[in-house]
Formats: sequence, C-alpha cells, structure tokens
Amino acid sequence: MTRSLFGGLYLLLFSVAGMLYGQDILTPEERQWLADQPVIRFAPAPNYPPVEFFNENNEYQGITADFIQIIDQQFDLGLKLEIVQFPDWTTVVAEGRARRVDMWGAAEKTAERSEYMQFTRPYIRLPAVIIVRSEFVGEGIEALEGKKVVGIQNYASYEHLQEKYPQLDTLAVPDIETGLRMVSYGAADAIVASNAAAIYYIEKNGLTNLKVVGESGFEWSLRFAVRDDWAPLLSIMQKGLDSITAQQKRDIYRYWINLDASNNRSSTKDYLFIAALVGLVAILLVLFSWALRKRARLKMQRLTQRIEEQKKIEKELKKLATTDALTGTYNRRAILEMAQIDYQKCLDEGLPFSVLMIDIDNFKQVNDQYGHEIGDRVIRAVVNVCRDILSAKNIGHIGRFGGEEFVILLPMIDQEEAYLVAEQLRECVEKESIQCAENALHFSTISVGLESLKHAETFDELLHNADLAMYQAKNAGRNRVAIWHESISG
Ligand SMILES: Nc1nc2c(ncn2[C@@H]2O[C@H](COP(=O)(O)OP(=O)(O)OP(=O)(O)O)[C@@H](O)[C@H]2O)c(=O)[nH]1
Repeated sequence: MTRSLFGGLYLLLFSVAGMLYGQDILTPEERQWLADQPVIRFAPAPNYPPVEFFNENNEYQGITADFIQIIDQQFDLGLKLEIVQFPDWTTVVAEGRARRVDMWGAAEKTAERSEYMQFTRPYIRLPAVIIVRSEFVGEGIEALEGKKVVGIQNYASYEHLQEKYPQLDTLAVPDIETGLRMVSYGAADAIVASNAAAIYYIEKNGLTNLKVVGESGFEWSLRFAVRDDWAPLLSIMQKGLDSITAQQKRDIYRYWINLDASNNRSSTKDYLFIAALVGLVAILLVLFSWALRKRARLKMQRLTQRIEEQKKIEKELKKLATTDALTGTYNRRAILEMAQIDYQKCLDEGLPFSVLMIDIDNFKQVNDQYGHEIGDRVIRAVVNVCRDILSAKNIGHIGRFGGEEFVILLPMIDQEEAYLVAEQLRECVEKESIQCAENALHFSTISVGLESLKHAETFDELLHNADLAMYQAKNAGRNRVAIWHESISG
C-alpha cells in the first residue's frame, strides 16, 4: 500500500520532469516504429523478487517494473506492453525462443539466448550467494563438494555452476522459493541464488534456519532483452535506460533492495528484539539491585540487632560483675572503684568526703537461730533501709563489703552531716522489723564507723579508719555510730 503510493508519486514526479524537459530522446523512425506496433508481448521472470515478480494480486512489481514505468512515462514512449505471466523462467525462455514473447525484463546474456534475443547493457548487477542451513560447517563453494546443491532451472547462475564446478552434485529447481524450502527442510544442502531474492523469500516463508556462507563467484548482469529481429525496440529501451539518472537508479535500488518492506520488517524485528533485550536487562538490573538493597538492609538489621544484643549482654555482664547477687547493690570491687573516683574528685576540688563502715550486730545469732535463709532476708532488709534513705536524700552509694558488712560513700558530705546520716540509718534499721518465724519478729541493729576527709589521706586510709571506728562502736556496745579519731588507732 505504502509502496504503491510511493511508486505512484515517484513516477508522477518524473513524468512531469520529463514533460518539462521537453526533449524527445527517440528518433522519428523509432517513434514511428512504436506507433506501428499493436502490442509488445513482455514476459517477466514470475518469481524473481525484488528484481521482478507478481505480487499476491498478480500485479507486476520490482526493480525492472519501476525502470519500465519510468522509461515509458518519463519519455512518453507509449509502450504498448502486454504483460504475460508464465509459471516459471524456463517457460519464459522457451516462449522467447519461439518468438511468442517479444521482450524480457531482467535476463542474463548467454550465448544460447543471443541466438534469438538481443540484450541492452546491464542495469542491475546482483551477486549469486551460497545459502545453507545454519548447522552447515565450512565456507565458500569448495565446502559444497559431495553436497546436494540446487540452482534455478534455466538461470544463468545454474549454468555457471554446472560449467565451473562439474564435481558438485547439482540439481535444478523451478524457482528460488522451492530451492530455499528444499535446503531449509533438508532435501538439499545448498542453493545458489541472488542474495536479494533469497532474503525476500526467507523473510516471506520464515525460513530462519538458513545462512549465507559466501559468494558463488557468479554475478548476474541483468539486461532487457528483445527479439533479435526487433532492432528499433532494443535501441528504444537502451535510450530509455541511458536517460535514467544515477539518482533515479539509486532511489529504485535503495527502495527495493535496502528499504524493501521485508528488510524493514526485519529491522523492526531486530529493534523490537533489542528493545526487549534492553528492557529485560533493565528489569534484571532493577531486580538485582533491589535484591542487593534488601539483602544489605537485612544484613544491617541483623547487625544492628546483634550490636544491641551485644550491648545488652555487656550491660548485664557489667551489672553482674559490679552487683552483689544477694542484695542487688554494688559489690566490693565496684564500690571500691567508685570510691576511688568520688574520693579523688572531692580531693581535687576541695570538697568534703565521708565514708561509713556498717556492720550488722550479732548477725551470727540470726543465722544460728532462724537459719541462713532468714539471715539473707535480714541482710537484704538492712540494705534496703539504707538504700531508701540515701536515695531519698539523693546522696551517696552503698556497697556490700563482705558478709554482713557494708560501705557507704558520701561524696560532698562533711563529717557533721555524715554523722546525722549515719544516725538516721542506724535508727531506721533498728525500727525495721523482719518476720523470722511464724510469730517471731526480729529487729536488727547496726554499728557504724565514720571517717571524713580532713587533710590528704588516701581513700584506703579513710576506709581503714572508718573500719576502726566501726569496731569502736561495737566495743562500745553496738547499735551506735563512732567517729574516727586519733585515739582509736592508738
Ligand atoms: N545468712 C548469711 N550469713 C552470712 C553471710 N555472710 C556471712 N554470714 C555470717 O555472718 C556471721 C558473722 O558473724 P561474726 O563475724 O561473728 O559477727 P556477728 O555475729 O555479727 O557479731 P558482731 O559482728 O560482733 O556483732 C557469720 O556467722 C557468717 O557465717 C551471708 O551472706 N548470709
């Protein structure tokens, strides 16, 4: 449809150009000869696309058809062509020999044909290529030895093949389409045919298992041929051909050979395939990067989770390492470490610092009387009382020093205030009742030793003094607070 429209416009343009040009390329005698001919019987090759062929509506088409139309219309020849359609080229040749056909459109000049036809100079040159099935291994005509090679009956290319390569097992077929099918289906191994025609039929029949493995060495030089007793017609056709411009020829060749519909379809298919391939690759890349991102995200999540768990474990381990299991307060190591820091800070900044050493009185009796478990409850109760008071005042830290012995650090608390704190602790513990048996309540007491920073004593010295003071409290009758002074050590 598009091609017809293009062809129509194209020919119309050249007709107008010819008329404007206004010069007659024919002699009066040639014009007269044309006028005298009632008809010129013209027999194209019926299946020789894109050179010449009949389409599905039996319309004559192809390169040669366009050449004829241009020659006829551009120079207003009034060629009275009667286009005759024969089933194959063999018949076309036979009819020419019998003079029932006056002109051929695209024929190779051979000695035999020259006995009854005259030829113009060639206007189409087409190489004959060797076409095989995709799985064929080898290249060039030499690779065909021992293979079944088909050619088109009465085609010069076939005659060339027989003459030049007698060692080949050749077989003639009526047309290219038949030959290509035979090769494609395995009935023959190779076909020698025009590349342009082969492409046309390969596309048309979807024979995708075929490939070209080289040139045959033969090239068609296609010419118009007229019966040898019609010299004026040969001259007319040659003049017509000679008057076609190089640009017109290029346009026709490009249209039928490079830009023909089948090639376009092929390109479109290629582009679609490439586009699909690019699309597929793009989708795969997106999926791949999505999977990578997801994997990275999961990895990051797991890593964060692991770090969190690790931190939690470390925190728990640290707590375990610094906590007394029975009372939940600081253990000896933790309270001593904390003491060093608090003490140093107060010493450096000139702040007061006090330390209390606390021991539960007569605790052995509790254990002995009520059992170890009740003893534990008593220890916990005393610690809780002390801890509640410190936390209410928002001062100090308590740590278990060993057994039923505790240390309380009181940073920024001087001796006077520390004494009041120690007294409060003692009084509260004394009032705290602990149920030891069904109807027995126990009231514990504590003895407290107090020492405060005065000069530049070390913390160990302070602690030692507080301990001495605590023993002094014990010695003085228990349930009391004793402040360290020189005489204790003495
Ligand atoms: N239930 C229990 N008893 C403990 C624990 N640690 C130490 N004890 C006991 O505490 C008792 C301390 O006894 P002593 O050192 O004689 O002192 P005390 O009986 O409190 O007498 P004074 O300190 O002189 O008032 C011992 O019987 C230890 O076995 C503990 O964690 N739980």
